[in-house]
Amino acid sequence: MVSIDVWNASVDFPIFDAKSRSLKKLALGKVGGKIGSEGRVPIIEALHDINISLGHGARVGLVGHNGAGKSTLLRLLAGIYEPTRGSSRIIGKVAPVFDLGVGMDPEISGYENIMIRGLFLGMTRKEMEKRVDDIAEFTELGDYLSMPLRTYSTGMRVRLALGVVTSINPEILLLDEGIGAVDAAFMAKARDRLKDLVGRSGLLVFANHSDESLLEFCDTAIWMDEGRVKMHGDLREVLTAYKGHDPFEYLSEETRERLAKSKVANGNGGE
Ligand SMILES: Nc1ncnc2c1ncn2[C@@H]1O[C@H](COP(=O)(O)OP(=O)(O)OP(=O)(O)O)[C@@H](O)[C@H]1O
Repeated sequence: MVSIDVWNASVDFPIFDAKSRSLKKLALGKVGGKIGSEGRVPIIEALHDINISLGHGARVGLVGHNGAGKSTLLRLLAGIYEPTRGSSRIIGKVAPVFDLGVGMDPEISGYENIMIRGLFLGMTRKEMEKRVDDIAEFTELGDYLSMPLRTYSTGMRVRLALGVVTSINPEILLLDEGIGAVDAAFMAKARDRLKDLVGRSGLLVFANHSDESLLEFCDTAIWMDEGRVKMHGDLREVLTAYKGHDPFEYLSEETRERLAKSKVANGNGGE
């Protein structure tokens, strides 16, 4: 059984090369974590006193303004950042999908990149060998898969990366919003694979600005504000409080129907 627990955790970033003049300007800004002024080295308090307990089947959306702490929280939940104060415990193998391009080498072929990216996400070579044909078909890249990655367009790279990411078997899946930033036509094709991926994962945390994506994949949400958890609860309630309106008001009839169907197909919590 997978789980993530975080107790009274804070994450600070000391900034050793900050300029004091630009710091004054920053103090007037509206985004980002608080900048501490004690001592000689300025410290950005990216996360402050976080308490979170997530168990098997959790499907959590992560929302908040720019600089609110979503990416830092995902890295804390992944075990990439240690808390500066407080503690955390992660039980399960984490697949952090923060940047589709990470782990890709421009000088080797698409096929080789499929293997490397899969290993990077915690799969074994054998597991990837079994999946490579299916991934190749999904990407529709044909002979390009034998060419070096540097010859690919941005969209072609995204196809390859999405093909690999959606083929893994994650115990804990942490998704940053970049994954939603692919073109609409390919996203429609990738949606079913993404849904299956989420269904296979024991625990999901998904940072995203799109109501539609959050409603599709999550049932609860955490609202981050200035490095703190402002609200944690039912997805629709959190989105309503965060956005100031019920997210369902702005969905098309077609989207509502699709969401209703996918919730039934996925069951509740993906157990
Ligand atoms: N490596 C770092 N070094 C210094 N400060 C950082 C670092 N990473 C994040 N921060 C600071 O931590 C705060 C939270 O940033 P974070 O990237 O977690 O926000 P976010 O909610 O993901 O924002 P966005 O929606 O803009 O991506 C910000 O004030 C940011 O300046």
